[in-house]
Amino acid sequence: MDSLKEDQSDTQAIDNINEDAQNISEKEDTEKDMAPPVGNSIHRSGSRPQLDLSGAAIQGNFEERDPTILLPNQSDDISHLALDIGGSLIKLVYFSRHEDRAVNDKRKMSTKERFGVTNGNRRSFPILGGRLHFVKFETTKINECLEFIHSKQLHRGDNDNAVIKATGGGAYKFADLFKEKLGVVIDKEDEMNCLVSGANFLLKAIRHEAFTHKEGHKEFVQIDHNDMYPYLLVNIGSGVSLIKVDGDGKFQRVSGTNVGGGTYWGLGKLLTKCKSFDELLELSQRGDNSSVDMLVGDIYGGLDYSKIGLSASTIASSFGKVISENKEIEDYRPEDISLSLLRMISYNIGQISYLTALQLGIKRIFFGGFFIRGHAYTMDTISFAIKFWSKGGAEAMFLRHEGFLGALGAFMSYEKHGLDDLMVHQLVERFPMGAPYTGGKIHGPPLGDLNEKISWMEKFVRKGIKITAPVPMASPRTTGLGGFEAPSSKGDALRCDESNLNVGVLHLVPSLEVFPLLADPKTYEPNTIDLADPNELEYWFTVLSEHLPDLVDKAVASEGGTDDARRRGDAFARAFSAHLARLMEEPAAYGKLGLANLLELREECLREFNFFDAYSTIKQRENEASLAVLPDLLMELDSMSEETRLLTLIEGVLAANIFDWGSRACVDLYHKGTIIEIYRMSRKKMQRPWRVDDFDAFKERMGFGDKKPSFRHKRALLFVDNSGADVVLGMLPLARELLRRGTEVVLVGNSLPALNDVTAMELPEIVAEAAKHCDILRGAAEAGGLLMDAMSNPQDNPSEKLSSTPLMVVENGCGSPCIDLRQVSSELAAVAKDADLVILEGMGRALHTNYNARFKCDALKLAMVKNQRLAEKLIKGNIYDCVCRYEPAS
Ligand SMILES: CC(C)(COP(=O)(O)O)[C@@H](O)C(=O)NCCC(=O)O
Ligand SMILES: [Mn+2]
Repeated sequence: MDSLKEDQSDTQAIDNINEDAQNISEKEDTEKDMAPPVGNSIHRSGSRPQLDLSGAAIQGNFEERDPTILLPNQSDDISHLALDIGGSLIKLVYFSRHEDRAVNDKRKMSTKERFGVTNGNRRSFPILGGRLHFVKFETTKINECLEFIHSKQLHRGDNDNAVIKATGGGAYKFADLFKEKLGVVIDKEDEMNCLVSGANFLLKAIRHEAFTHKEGHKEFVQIDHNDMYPYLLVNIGSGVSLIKVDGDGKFQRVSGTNVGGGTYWGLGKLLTKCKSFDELLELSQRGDNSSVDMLVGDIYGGLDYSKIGLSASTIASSFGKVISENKEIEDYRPEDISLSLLRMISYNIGQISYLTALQLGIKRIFFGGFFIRGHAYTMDTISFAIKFWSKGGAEAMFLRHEGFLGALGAFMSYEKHGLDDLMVHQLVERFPMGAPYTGGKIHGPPLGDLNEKISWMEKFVRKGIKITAPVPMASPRTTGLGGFEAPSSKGDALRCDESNLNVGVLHLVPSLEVFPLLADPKTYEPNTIDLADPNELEYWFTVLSEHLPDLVDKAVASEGGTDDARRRGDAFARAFSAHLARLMEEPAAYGKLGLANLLELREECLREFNFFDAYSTIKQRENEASLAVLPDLLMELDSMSEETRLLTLIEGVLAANIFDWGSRACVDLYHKGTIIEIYRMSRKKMQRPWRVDDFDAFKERMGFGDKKPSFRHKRALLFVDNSGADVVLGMLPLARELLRRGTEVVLVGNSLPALNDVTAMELPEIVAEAAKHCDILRGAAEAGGLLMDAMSNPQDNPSEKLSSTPLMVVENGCGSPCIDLRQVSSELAAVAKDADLVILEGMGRALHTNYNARFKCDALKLAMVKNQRLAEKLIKGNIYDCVCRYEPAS
């Protein structure tokens, strides 16, 4: 009977009700009258570590004798816009800088100054943080494109530069129009050059860029940056170019074929009377090529020609069946003609590509160009051809930003912006809600400001139009080539869409770094739950959908419950549901999907609709309630022996981790008692052994073993989780114990709010309050520079303060309940260099992510499992079971 759920009578039976605690009892209906949210003066936009970026610039300036980091207003060299003007689409890539948010954070500076926290492998940042946006227009609507550029003043750059880089035929065709309408000169860039530099940039800078496509399934391929070249880039436009790429700016067009996208479209138009390329392609998906193609079976009386390995369904001759039939063009279904044409051309390109790669000894083949344009069926057909001709030895790969290769390449051709230096961990892709999500059509630029976004969502609410992902198409029935029923689709999931033109905004955060204590960053995978498993996916989608109404209520209340907040709340719910629907349709639409990505997407969506901190009131109340009982807890702890205390402290962390507003079960529980009641009950239930229980090993490492000499860690990083009891009654007392033993402690908090997680901005205030009741915390917080504003007395002797072991606070660089340790703030990376103990706390940070992460130093993962399914799956246990996983340095 160690489930809290089974013991609710126990909760109600607690009669020793603390008055204060009862006053601050958490009840839904009291949430309307809320204090203004704490800390929302930071910033309200959606990028994750914007603060970090600013901090990095200031930090560098501050610490270095000869600073190399540029400040925001020093970035005159960045050019903002580049174009690829094709026959049907204009692709536009533009850069917007983060606003200048000079944060005069004396506390951080002081911490670093005193303890020499420097970033060992500091690099100078040739570019500043900002965002790369990808926008498309139909070429026929070039005026809309010009208006867009003008409205955003993208043609002016930073210093009124009047030159815009552009590639594609339209760079020539429309040069005069640009001059006339915008007063700018188009600087024409070679198309092939642009394609190659765009592809090189993407392969190096984006983690989930390249993928294979088989039977309707995307699978992302990890590209090793040190072993990328040579590769073959097959650009299928009207004609086909095969380009061998050997490095940056090093490439050669090695072959080509005149049978390409133009051939398909041209012949298709003649033979089917289709009006558009997309229509033709759509037709093919309902086609049966056996009515026009001569198959091996047609020649061999329905039999395979097994001696040479050809099955009866192999195409012996494209359109060959037509010869022997006395039919007119009208007698053939346009669908069948389109499919036959598509296969003929795709297989031919696949064959030429494979043979070329074979001849040149190239292992990797990437396909791109307008012929592909994200069409699932085309990709499947090409993949099948490559597999067939290589007898399974080679695979076709595609690029998620393929539609923007040329525009990106043109962007890269500006000198001095330094983008090509970017590393994978410095780019974060975000998917704001905007017009492109309406489906397979081009809808112009993404929605810019908040009002536009809300009214766009409202339009769909009012009209009752379901915002859907592009419509699923029926799969073709017959096959073309080879002995397998392939390329086949998974059910009806194959789509004809332009999803690969619906890419996200790339946030450039030069200050992000890989967490230096990861044992093996290359193999590190943050997500524990693999959403590639459809059952998992469905489960978590349901959990998040069901949580949505409650979250909207909290979010709206956090903004005062005004009409405007309600409007934004509705829009947020629509937007997030639309994202979920899109991902349900195509889980890999935004790159590889893990549970952490979903949880982060929810937070990003909230921020997109200006909800900065939905749980601010709850957090504040729980902090106050917990701080009120902290002195008693500390007294109780101090009366124990050191060994008992350590166990009680770990128990305390696990027990207090029950305060999680992201868990349905816990939220239900909160209605059954005050937080102090629940905390007490949770502590009472802490019987060992826990479901995962490495406490004894940890205790031994801490110097309580029989023979071991006493040992203390030099510096511990405590990744804290929730506000209230979790941090105040759980993690702070543990931090205090470490400090008492002489271990420096760094509290690592979120950069931005997520659920009821405590943020780095909020921590100093909490520590200051706690320090009022505790000398150890006070001395440490002073030594760590945390109490500078709150309590320090200028007459105090600074050297006295420094005699204490310091307690510091850093932000982690993210705004999610989970953490991807490949992308942390430079500040955290810097303090990590001297750390020899990492403590990860909470379900998000220690279970959903990082449960399997290995560290170069000792690591302790502490969490209460507040979800039945996760408990069963991960630890073969039950909800409210606990995890205390200790792993010595590896
Ligand atoms: C979002 C969370 C990871 C936060 O947990 P925490 O890190 O605070 O322990 C967790 O609440 C969660 O997985 N919630 C969804 C599952 C559920 O409602 O049961
Ligand atoms: Mn949390």
